[in-house]
Amino acid sequence: MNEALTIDGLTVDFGGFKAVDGFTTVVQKGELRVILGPNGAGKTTLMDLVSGKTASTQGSVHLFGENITNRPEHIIARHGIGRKFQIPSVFRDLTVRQNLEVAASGEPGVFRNLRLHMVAEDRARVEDVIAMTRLEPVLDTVAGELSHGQMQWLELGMLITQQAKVILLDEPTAGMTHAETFRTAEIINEMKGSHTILVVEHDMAFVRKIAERITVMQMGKLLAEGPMEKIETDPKVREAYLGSGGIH
Ligand SMILES: Nc1ncnc2c1ncn2[C@@H]1O[C@H](COP(=O)(O)OP(=O)(O)OP(=O)(O)O)[C@@H](O)[C@H]1O
Repeated sequence: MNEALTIDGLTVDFGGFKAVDGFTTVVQKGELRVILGPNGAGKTTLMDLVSGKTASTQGSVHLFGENITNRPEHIIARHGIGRKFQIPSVFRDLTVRQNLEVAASGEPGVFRNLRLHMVAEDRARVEDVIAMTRLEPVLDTVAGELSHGQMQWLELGMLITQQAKVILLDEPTAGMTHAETFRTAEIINEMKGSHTILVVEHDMAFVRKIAERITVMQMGKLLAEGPMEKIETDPKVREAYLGSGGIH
């Protein structure tokens, strides 16, 4: 099964206003999909519908063929939709390594002698994630003392450690310095192929560094979909961004 996330005719009607309106797309396994769109286009609401934070009024969402439409948020999370910021996943009083070990064990609350109980496979995954997220220098730092960027990478690392099947990232570089944004692009580029990721992002410099296939939303609907070159020259997209400074 190569279709990781299948969104079909998804709609939410807020008392007559459809923030997401008949939206359809298919995200393949291992794909990195960027969702663009002017302010109020419905990008965050789409993430809310997929993750179960908001219930849809029409349409469906399937995760690797399984119908997850309007299931409770924690059940959708258990099925493998990992959303950053959705559930506070970082324990501020634990070190970076301990946080990753908790994520690997899948049993928050079991902190003592955690490493002894970890199976080899989980331990290997934690090591992979440490390398991927560049968290090696701060492994023994308690999470509460991390910089903003490091905290974001730890949260991302925990989603990977938990083996989320599809990772949803809403503006992952918000509040980051230029250097942190650059590093985040590197991390996401390394995740390509082995993880399925949906990213909502406004920072076009960042999007250009990571983009493969792009979906543009406007007024809750799908406006355009394709590679960056095609999207940037699409007259419909240019028109949608008129007045907001354009895609740049
Ligand atoms: N619970 C709600 N009830 C009514 N309207 C809502 C609700 N949630 C979102 N909206 C409206 O739906 C529209 C889409 O909002 P959304 O936050 O999804 O857009 P967005 O594309 O993420 O925008 P931005 O890029 O500014 O974050 C907005 O007009 C918003 O005011």
